[in-house]
Amino acid sequence: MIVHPELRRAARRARRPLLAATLLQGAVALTHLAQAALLALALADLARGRTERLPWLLAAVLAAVAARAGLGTWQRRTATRAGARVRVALRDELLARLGVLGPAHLTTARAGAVRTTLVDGVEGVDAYVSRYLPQLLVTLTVPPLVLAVLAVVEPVALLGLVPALLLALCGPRAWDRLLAARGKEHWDTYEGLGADYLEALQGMPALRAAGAVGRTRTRLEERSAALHRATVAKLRVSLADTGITDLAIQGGTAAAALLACHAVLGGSSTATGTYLVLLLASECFRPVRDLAREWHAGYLGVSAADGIAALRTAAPGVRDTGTAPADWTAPPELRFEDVRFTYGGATAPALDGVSFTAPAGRTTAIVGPSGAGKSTLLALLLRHHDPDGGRVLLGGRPAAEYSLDALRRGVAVVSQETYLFHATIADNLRMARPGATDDDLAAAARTAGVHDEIAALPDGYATVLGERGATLSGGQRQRLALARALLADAPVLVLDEATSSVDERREAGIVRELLDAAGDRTVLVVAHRLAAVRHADRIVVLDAGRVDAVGVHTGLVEAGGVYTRLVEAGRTHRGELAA
Ligand SMILES: Nc1ncnc2c1ncn2[C@@H]1O[C@H](COP(=O)(O)OP(=O)(O)OP(=O)(O)O)[C@@H](O)[C@H]1O
Repeated sequence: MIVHPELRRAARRARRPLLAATLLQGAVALTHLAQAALLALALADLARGRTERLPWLLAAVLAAVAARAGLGTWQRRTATRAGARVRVALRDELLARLGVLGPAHLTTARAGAVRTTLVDGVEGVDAYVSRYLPQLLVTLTVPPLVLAVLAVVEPVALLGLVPALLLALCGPRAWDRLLAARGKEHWDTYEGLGADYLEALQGMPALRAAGAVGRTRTRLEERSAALHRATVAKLRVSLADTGITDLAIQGGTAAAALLACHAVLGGSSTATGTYLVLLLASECFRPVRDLAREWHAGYLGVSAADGIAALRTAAPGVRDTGTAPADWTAPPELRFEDVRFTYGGATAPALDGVSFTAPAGRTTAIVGPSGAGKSTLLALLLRHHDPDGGRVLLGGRPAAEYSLDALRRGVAVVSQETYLFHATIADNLRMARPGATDDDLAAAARTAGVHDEIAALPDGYATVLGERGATLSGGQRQRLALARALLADAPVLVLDEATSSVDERREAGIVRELLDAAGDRTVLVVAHRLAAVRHADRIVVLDAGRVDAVGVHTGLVEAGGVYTRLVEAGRTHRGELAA
């Protein structure tokens, strides 16, 4: 019955509607009590053969029933509103947190597990907070009230009711620890299964290509079976809880009835008192029964509470303490000064004393063999991580001095992994600049080399894309992402293998157009295919986390070294392809 701190915190977001929902729930319980008391009086009158009060008593019973119907509806609406407020605020907070944590978080957490926490976990918290908590408060107040009434009317009944009530409320607490452990086990399995399914769906083309669909299905079936086992294990403990509660409720009601009958036989009780015991004893346990029902609805929230707390308090890889606004009057110079960085758990540094300058308003290319540290360099520029040593400066100011939001708005990125949403092409483009006109969209798309293809579609820019842009080719997706980055109009443009899916003949043209359109922006280009970067104002050659050389294409080719090997490798590769 100890409320998890994360759930208490969630409840505080809707304090007022929750209080109203609890009071209304209490009022509903009072209508039950009133109905029981009125029926007891009516039955006692009938037993005595007195009928003059009966119509009034029965009318009052009907009024209690009608009032309960009205109060019940009002209560459910209020509780639903409270739950919705909690749910929306919690999801907002978690999404904002994910934004702060950035992509680095997903190298340790699985997307499917995060989704399960955000969707199912938060739904569970809603049920717990809006349904279980009000019922818990009612359960802690109504039965003592009934006991107090019966203590006056028929004290002997308390001998049966009090122990039963204590057993119903405290007995299941003996299993709390076990229930928590089973709940965690169930939640972890549920989260894992969600993550596996999402991964399998997203990776279906790769699984097909590797002929691994069957194996994956078997693995998912095993996971489903594990979830079934975890659910049954949890249910077993829950059922033991429910069993004890039911036993206490039935036993307590029967004992109270027997004691009341015994009192009648002994002549120490009145008919009214006996009927009151018979009817109120069951009302005394109604909140306990309802609590058990709401527990099942809100249980997921308890299981998810740890995961939600972990996500909400996860420490970001970088601290967002900078305040500079990144509103450079002219495109900034980018400077890396003796930058060192080693990934957590890695033995060798990804970057080991990297220094170079990307001049303001110019295009700087970063090339190097696979694993040289190119992506890491960009990740440090965007502050997905902070360097272990050295500095990254934008416009002469360390990146950490800018607020993360400002920094990420000042740097537009197009990466190899483009993400397009299930929305129209225009909506996907306007994500970068909501106020962009149709002409702006067309101009950006033209520069990115995709306008003609969009215009040829029956619905043009109003064409709805499949999830992740599934209805487009890889090259079209990349060119749309390029257009989106151009629309963002950020003073720094980062192209990370941004044209790798575009065919080579087209690539050179697009890059040329792009660099023209980039105007005086500071552009950083990472590309494997050197044709895409040979015209860059400056080329930085990285190798094994170090700068091997800096120069322009012709100078670097003449100098030999890593760059020449890359050029040679590119030629051989093309030769192979042609063969
Ligand atoms: N999340 C990570 N955890 C541990 N090591 C990593 C991580 N990401 C990259 N590395 C390592 O850091 C080094 C640099 O990787 P990086 O991705 O920056 O290279 P890259 O030049 O971009 O390679 P590619 O051209 O293949 O994309 C590599 O040795 C890589 O294995």
